[in-house]
Formats: sequence, structure tokens, C-alpha cells
Amino acid sequence: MKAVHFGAGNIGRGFIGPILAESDYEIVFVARNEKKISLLQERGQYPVTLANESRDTELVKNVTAVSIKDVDEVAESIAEADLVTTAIGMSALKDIAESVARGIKLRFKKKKRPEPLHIIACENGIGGSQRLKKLVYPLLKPSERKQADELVAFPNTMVDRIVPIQQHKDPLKVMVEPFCEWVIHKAGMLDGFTKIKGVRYVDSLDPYIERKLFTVNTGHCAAAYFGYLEGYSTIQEAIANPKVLKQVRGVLHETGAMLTQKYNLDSKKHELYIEKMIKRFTNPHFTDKITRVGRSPLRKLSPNDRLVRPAIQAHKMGLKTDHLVAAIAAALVFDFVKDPEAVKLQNSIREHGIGNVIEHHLGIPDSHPLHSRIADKYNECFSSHRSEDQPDVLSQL
Ligand SMILES: NC(=O)C1=CN([C@@H]2O[C@H](COP(=O)(O)OP(=O)(O)OC[C@H]3O[C@@H](n4cnc5c(N)ncnc54)[C@H](O)[C@@H]3O)[C@@H](O)[C@H]2O)C=CC1
Ligand SMILES: O=P(O)(O)OC[C@H]1O[C@](O)(CO)[C@@H](O)[C@@H]1O
Repeated sequence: MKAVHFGAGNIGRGFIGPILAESDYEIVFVARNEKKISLLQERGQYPVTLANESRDTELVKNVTAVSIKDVDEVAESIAEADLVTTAIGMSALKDIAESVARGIKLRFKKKKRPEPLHIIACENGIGGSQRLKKLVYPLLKPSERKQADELVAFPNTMVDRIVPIQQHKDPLKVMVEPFCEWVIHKAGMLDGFTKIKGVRYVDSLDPYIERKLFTVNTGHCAAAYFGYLEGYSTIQEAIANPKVLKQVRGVLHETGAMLTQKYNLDSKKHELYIEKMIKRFTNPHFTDKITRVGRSPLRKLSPNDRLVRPAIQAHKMGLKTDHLVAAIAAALVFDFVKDPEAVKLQNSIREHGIGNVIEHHLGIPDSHPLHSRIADKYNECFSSHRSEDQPDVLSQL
């Protein structure tokens, strides 16, 4: 079987690659980095090392790569594939829609009876594959859309594995945490699909995606933003500070109360899940930069993402949101100059004011009680972030 995977980055090589290889897929990475493309083509394999005591390493074999710029070859690969996956970032899906559409068109043109094709966007966030479908469909003709309705599926998914920024001599090598989880919405698959080993197919994806996004991702980015305010540079250092850890736990108990009520979860089991996720953040076998985990604050502060969505939902259910409000405020202060979204966010706050950004970017109208609470907390965080003596914002909660 053949898979085409967009993005030869950390999740592509470190998570999707090994899982698909385990199910005997040959993988064609569609990539941008010329060096990685030629190395993948030359070697046809690369090493994945687990961040554990013994540094267990496996080789992912039967791989190659094509350049995203080589539009004909990308389309050709998609025309012949059984599966297309992506891990390029939710906001980059619009950039590959044209390539995916070309591949689908060619597939239909080349074969009288094309095989079914699954296209799965393995991005952090809700509804990634369906978002890609919405970008691809307008590029197809009505007759192609009709055929795609029968033969091409875009099942939503949840992927979970922490893969930090890599610093090895070998540009293909990737170190990953041992834990991983991949869940796919079963109803989104075409009849008679072949299962990928290690993937769980579920009838309802919402509880899985929300539990993961509002625990792993909310907790991780909260650690990053609180840690950034305290002047740390890695997640490991930040979490080692009991104040930061207490804040992160506080955030996760708030999202946990919301998730437990919404999905009727067992609260004791969820408590164990929270602690297991926090333990993953502290993995001593790698270091994870705060600026990676906090990257793209505009995306992370958008209405459907890991901070605002659980806060709105918890508030609606009459649950506590103090720690979520503090995490949102800390995210609004994140001003790392090498992060284009952080720069845009800070410019926007400067230009339009914090109230306007909360209303128009976070999607929280100023009539909503969370609006003023976030604004007040932001002002508190902002002045302490700026002041020379750095008063202890976190302990004020
Ligand atoms: N790193 C992690 O721990 C996790 C990341 N994710 C998600 O996986 C996705 C990728 O994240 P990472 O692998 O960490 O990022 P990364 O930056 O390591 O990899 C992204 C790759 O996509 C490529 N890319 C970007 N735009 C592209 C385009 N238009 N066409 C082709 N390639 C393009 C980049 O060159 C890069 O190689 C994101 O959506 C992220 O939220 C999900 C779970 C865990
Ligand atoms: O910033 P992104 O792309 O959402 O990815 C970073 C996130 O991915 C993870 O590494 C795994 O989901 C999280 O721990 C982290 O919050």
C-alpha cells in the first residue's frame, strides 16, 4: 500500500511515518526542505529514537520524498495512493488544497474505476480533515465532486505525541516521546477500509479530540505561557517550579470539570489522565522549548482552540474559570519576537487595544462576563511582565 504524507517535519517523520510503516505502507513525503528531500530519496529510510532511558531506535523504511514544488509528481503520487495524510499545521492546509485537488483529478482521469482514497489531516485542532475537504472541493468540477463523494473520504482525527524541535547531526533523525495515540472517526471512513495498525476507530470523535485538546494541549500551552512570564525557556524548567505546576493543574481541573460533565467521564479516571499528561510534559529525556509549545498564539487564542473554547464552555456550565482566564491572559502577553503570530498579536493589542482583540480575535463580546475578567488579568500580567522587579503574578491567584 502507498501513502502520501504532506510535511516531513516532526510529527510527519516522528509519528505518522512509523505508524504507517508498521502497516507496511510505502510512504512518499511531500516536503519543502531540499536537503531532507534528497536524503529521503537517497536513503529510503530514517531513524526514530524514543526519548526513554535506553533510547530505543527503529528505522522507518520504504520511504521517499517529492518536492511540494513538483506539482506534477505530487499529483501523480496522489493518483496512485491508498492514503493521503498531512502534518503541516492547520493554517497551512489552504496551501496544499490545490495539490490535493490536482491529485484527485488525475486519479479520476487515469482510472476507469478508481480505488477509494482516505485523506486525513493529522493536525492539532478540531475538524482538520473536513476543513481540508472544504478547501479542496471548490477546486473540483461538479462531476468530480460527485465522484469524490463516493470515492474520497476526509475523516477527522486526533493525533497525540509530543515531538519537540530536533537537534541532531542527521537532519532525518527524530526523537519522540514513547507515548502516542491516533484516533479516527469511523463514520468518516469509506466502507471496507483497511485498518491502520495502532489506530483506534471510534463512533464519536468529539470526546477524544476535546479530552486531548483541552488536557494535553491546553495544559502544555498553559505551562508555556505561565513559564514564559516567569522567564523560563523550557517546559521542563517551568513545570519544575511548584507555582507554575499548581497553575497548570488548576487549568486542567477546570477543563476537566467541564469535560467530565459534558461527556459523563469518570472523574477519578480523568484525574489520572491529567496526571499522566503532566508527567509527559516533564519527560527528562528531552527538552521542549517554551517558544515551540507556545508558538502561534493567535491560532491558540482563536475561538475554537484550546484556551477560549473550554473557557466559554465551562463558563456556560456555571463552572470555575479563574485559571483558564489567567492562562488566556498569559497567552495574550506572549511577545516572543521570532514568532510571527506573537508579533502580530502584540501589534494588534497596541493598535486596537486589549478589549478589541478579546472581542474580535478571541470572539468574546464585551457583554460576556469573561471579557472584562480576561482584560483585567491581562493588564495585571502585562504590567508585571514589563516591570523590572517582576512581582509574582502566578501566586496571586
Ligand atoms: N510536534 C508535536 O508534538 C505535535 C504536532 N501536532 C501537529 O502536527 C502538525 C505539524 O507539527 P510539527 O510536526 O510539530 O511541525 P514541524 O514544523 O516540525 O513540521 C511541519 C512541516 O510541514 C511543512 N510544511 C509547512 N507548510 C507546508 C506546506 N504548505 N506544504 C508542504 N509542507 C509544509 C514544514 O516544512 C515542516 O516540515 C501541526 O498541525 C501540529 O499542531 C500534533 C500533535 C503533536
Ligand atoms: O502548537 P501546535 O502545533 O498545536 O503543537 C504543539 C502541541 O503539540 C503537542 O506537542 C502534542 O499535541 C502538544 O504537547 C503541544 O501543545
